[in-house]
Amino acid sequence: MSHIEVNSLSLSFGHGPAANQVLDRVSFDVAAGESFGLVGESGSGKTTVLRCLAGQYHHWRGQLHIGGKPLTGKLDRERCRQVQMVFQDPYGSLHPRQTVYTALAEPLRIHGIDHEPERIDAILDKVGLNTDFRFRYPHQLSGGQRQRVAIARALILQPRILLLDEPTSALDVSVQAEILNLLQSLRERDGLTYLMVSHDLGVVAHLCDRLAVMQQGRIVECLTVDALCNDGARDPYTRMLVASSRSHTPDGAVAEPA
Ligand SMILES: Nc1ncnc2c1ncn2[C@@H]1O[C@H](COP(=O)(O)OP(=O)(O)OP(=O)(O)O)[C@@H](O)[C@H]1O
Repeated sequence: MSHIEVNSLSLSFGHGPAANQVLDRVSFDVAAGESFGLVGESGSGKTTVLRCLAGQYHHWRGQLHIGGKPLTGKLDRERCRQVQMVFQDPYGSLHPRQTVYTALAEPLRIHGIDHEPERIDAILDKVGLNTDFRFRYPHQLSGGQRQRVAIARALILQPRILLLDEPTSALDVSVQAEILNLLQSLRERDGLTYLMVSHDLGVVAHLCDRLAVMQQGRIVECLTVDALCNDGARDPYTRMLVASSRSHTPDGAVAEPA
């Protein structure tokens, strides 16, 4: 069971007159095995939604359910296994003095999981890296290879849900499509559920089935990627995002990565 339900999620930082309401009654559902995008301008609250689901913030209001189970303030071990996050900047999420092997072994050790070498070789293979990469440090990897290691680290506990925060935006354009294709094939193979933040409609069109558009902490529209690409957006802000994405492509289609 790996569906996500977000119901009337609100969150503020600070108190009194200085309080900054970052999320305002955000609601959407992601079905098990679905890939769902969250798009919108910088500062609209997309990453904050992921951080609430990942258990990094506890002072939210509303209801969050994963696989039908309510999330409470405290992080439990099982939820850590089920829900993993991949960040924008793989350099920041990998320790500079840890080899790939150590980075991948750490979650296994924390969760008391055996057959470490076999599992590490298998996960490297799954993300398209051979076993020679085991003893490299992050600075000895390209951006795309680092993001593959970050994805391997997220997958090594065999989660059902990946929370993806701009997983390709720190990469060269030439590598972006490679990583998106990898994410797509991993989802198809293992039936994973994705919730992905992006400011790039093309990336969402490439990887997602449906999306929600956020503006100033609120969801202005939920729609299918099909509707997005075929003039089905109704909200003026969504239409503006589509128009600006189209203005970057010669044929006027929503820009997809090469
Ligand atoms: N820990 C925090 N303390 C105070 N304010 C915060 C904190 N984290 C986020 N914010 C504020 O919450 C708002 C939403 O931030 P968030 O990172 O969720 O936006 P975003 O839509 O993901 O933006 P971007 O696309 O630039 O990453 C911003 O105004 C940000 O300054």
